[in-house]
Amino acid sequence: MYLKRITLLRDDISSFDRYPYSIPAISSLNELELTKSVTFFVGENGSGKSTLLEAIADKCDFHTAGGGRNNFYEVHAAEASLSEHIRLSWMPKLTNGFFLRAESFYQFATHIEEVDENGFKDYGGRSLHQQSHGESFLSLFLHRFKGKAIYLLDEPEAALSPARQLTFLRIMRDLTANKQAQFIIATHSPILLGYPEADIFSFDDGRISLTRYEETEHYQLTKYFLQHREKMLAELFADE
Ligand SMILES: Nc1ncnc2c1ncn2[C@@H]1O[C@H](COP(=O)(O)OP(=O)(O)OP(=O)(O)O)[C@@H](O)[C@H]1O
Repeated sequence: MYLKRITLLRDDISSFDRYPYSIPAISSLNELELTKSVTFFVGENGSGKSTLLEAIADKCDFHTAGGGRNNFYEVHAAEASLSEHIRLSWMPKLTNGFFLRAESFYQFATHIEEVDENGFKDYGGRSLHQQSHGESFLSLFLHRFKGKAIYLLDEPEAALSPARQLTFLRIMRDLTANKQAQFIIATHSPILLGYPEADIFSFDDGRISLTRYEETEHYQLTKYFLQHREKMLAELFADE
């Protein structure tokens, strides 16, 4: 556990009418206390999870399109103005880590292809472009992620099969042993959210609040769908 608190410096914000401050979950944010090695951000599409995660990444000096502190490459970088108005409280301060952004991982892989001099040691011994999307994510988790570090992951499940998501849970378990690593993960995966002893922050209903696994829509909807698939589909496809 390294990052303990995220504070929105509300007094410095001149207007909450414009993006990103206009996002309801962000506009109502004061402080988020992080107490666990694994924290999830969950919520409907567009509720502000990536916006906050990216601001944290920017504040950590990680490349906001994905990477660590030493990854410099050109990509149409998303705006990161929220980072100007948040404060991160650390104990102790940490500089090692990685921001995974599924949508710009291809550009990150190209960057590694250009700069790597170690036979892709940090990526399982093969160029990330020669690995499938899911394989390349797992290689990153298995080989580059190590030691004391903070990992900010935006929808890591995007490339992972259900079985590989379980593998990822195990990797997280190993990396957080002895409180070595800290993860903050924006996800829609009911499998990843099932990680034990994690805090889950919901971005729904215009605020960021702690919630329980079984209370997330991801859990409830998936469970209901699996148990009542035919009924649900019949209702979904019914003519008006
Ligand atoms: N550059 C931008 N300018 C204006 N609005 C933006 C910009 N980027 C994102 N938004 C808006 O901000 C809101 C929050 O977006 P964000 O990407 O943080 O959502 P999210 O919770 O991560 O969603 P998802 O689950 O779909 O990834 C959305 O309504 C989005 O349309």
